[in-house]
Amino acid sequence: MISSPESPILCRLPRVTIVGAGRVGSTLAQRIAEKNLADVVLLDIVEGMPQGLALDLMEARGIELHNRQIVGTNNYADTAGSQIVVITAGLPRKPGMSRDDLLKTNAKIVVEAAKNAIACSPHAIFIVVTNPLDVMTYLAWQATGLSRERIMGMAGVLDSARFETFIALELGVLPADVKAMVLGSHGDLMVPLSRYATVNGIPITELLDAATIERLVQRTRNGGAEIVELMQTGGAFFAPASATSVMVESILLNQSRLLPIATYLQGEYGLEDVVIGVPCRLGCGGIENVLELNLSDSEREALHTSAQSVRQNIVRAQEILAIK
Ligand SMILES: NC(=O)c1ccc[n+]([C@@H]2O[C@H](COP(=O)([O-])OP(=O)(O)OC[C@H]3O[C@@H](n4cnc5c(N)ncnc54)[C@H](O)[C@@H]3O)[C@@H](O)[C@H]2O)c1
Ligand SMILES: O=C(O)C[C@H](O)C(=O)O
Repeated sequence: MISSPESPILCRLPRVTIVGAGRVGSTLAQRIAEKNLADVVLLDIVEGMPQGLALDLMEARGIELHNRQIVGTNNYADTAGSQIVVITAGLPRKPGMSRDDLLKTNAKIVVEAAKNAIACSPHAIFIVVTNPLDVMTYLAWQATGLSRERIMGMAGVLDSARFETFIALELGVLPADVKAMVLGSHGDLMVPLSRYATVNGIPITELLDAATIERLVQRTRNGGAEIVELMQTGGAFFAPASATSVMVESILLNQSRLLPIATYLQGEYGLEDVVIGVPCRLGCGGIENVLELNLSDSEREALHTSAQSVRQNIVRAQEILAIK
């Protein structure tokens, strides 16, 4: 017997809600559906747009050989019972802007989205993508009242992928053979850990001179802006969607992957009451634990400088939200 769409079997499939059906959100929906990870609800304030995108993605299913349901909506009631909520709603920056320049506009959008989504999916795990990432994740954590295990930000997976890309291009090796980790805030003060970057286990310090490594580190720090300047309208979305899908996958498949994730710190690395990117294990319950690396004095100082800048922007955001 063929199950009808209303059958209990189909209803038990995991469901991921994406709030914000713009470039990152819609590309993420495609990644999740085509990786066959979950059904997707795409929500946006623009009427008709998420519905149109969902229909377009549904029409590709026979070609892409999957049977995931993709629903577009403007109504949070349709997101009910989601296992994961990803927030990509909000403005992207324009050339010449920093991510922090988005704080005023995006703070209200993210807080409202987080409150609406948690009301409909009280057991969901939240991943924030909207910029400025670390501050938006902190605000969403506060707005939902979730434990830190269940709400986090995506940035480190993207920044690390960029660092790996630039190393691979420099050496002419396969990107998949390069492993690197970028910690800290998702901004100019991010902390690419060159000491831990390897090509199939060989430290890059054995393969590249210090000046070249520094050039690649700077290009990584400027990675988002480089694309914003080239595109002139909006920012990157293919790699950000891929990076977010890796986190979604690690949760849904309980992979316990060790990934750089923006998380609320409670004393780790000598930091507390701030959200910043650090290595975490990510499984079906969300963040399983934070790994404390033995950082050098300069790496630790860079992480603290990065955290201090996030703290200042959290205070700014809270002032903005209080004024409304
Ligand atoms: N963390 C990262 O690494 C990373 C990477 C890429 C982009 N971003 C950020 O993600 C955000 C989205 O980027 P994008 O390129 O998809 O932008 P976009 O403009 O293409 O899409 C944003 C969408 O949000 C929607 N939206 C606005 N207010 C909303 C609300 N209240 N409720 C629901 N939807 C709402 C808009 O209608 C739009 O469709 C930006 O802030 C961008 O800077 C972060
Ligand atoms: O740079 C941006 O504004 C978007 C995003 O944060 C990125 O790093 O691509």
